[in-house]
Amino acid sequence: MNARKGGLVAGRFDTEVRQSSLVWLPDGEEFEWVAQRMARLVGDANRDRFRFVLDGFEERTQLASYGPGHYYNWHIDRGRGAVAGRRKLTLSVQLTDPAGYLGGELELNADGHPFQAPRDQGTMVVFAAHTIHRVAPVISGNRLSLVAWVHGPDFV
Ligand SMILES: O=C(O)CCC(=O)C(=O)O
Ligand SMILES: [Fe+2]
Repeated sequence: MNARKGGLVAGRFDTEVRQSSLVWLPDGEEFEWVAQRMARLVGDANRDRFRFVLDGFEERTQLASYGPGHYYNWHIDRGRGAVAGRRKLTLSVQLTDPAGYLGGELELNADGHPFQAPRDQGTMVVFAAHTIHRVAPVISGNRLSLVAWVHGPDFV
């Protein structure tokens, strides 16, 4: 793996790493039900699996759109900044019917064996924010995802 391409070089955000378009969901009542549903599911996942100390969502939810040729190369979401450095869980909701695009797999590599996340529409994938992952290039169609992070104090 190429660390530069993988986006592991601090503070860089360039098109070698990512091509997609994104918007941030606004605060407010309209999307409150989405936030609540995500919070409930991630709470369950954390209780069952991760058992991380968490203290909430500190960033807006991201709606990303990947068209043909778009991708997000291997990277981790836990960064160095005041907020990104507190990311502990990543969650990604598959918004698009899998029949609507080719390619665009969300892949995780927690242990040396890449794993393809389920594509089923409505699935929420939860993983540790320090897990290396990518979105493979979309070949045709369009993939939409909702991505949010849950934050908490340092692992010690
Ligand atoms: O689109 C996705 O499912 C994941 C995107 C991603 O890795 C990110 O925004 O950090
Ligand atoms: Fe990511």
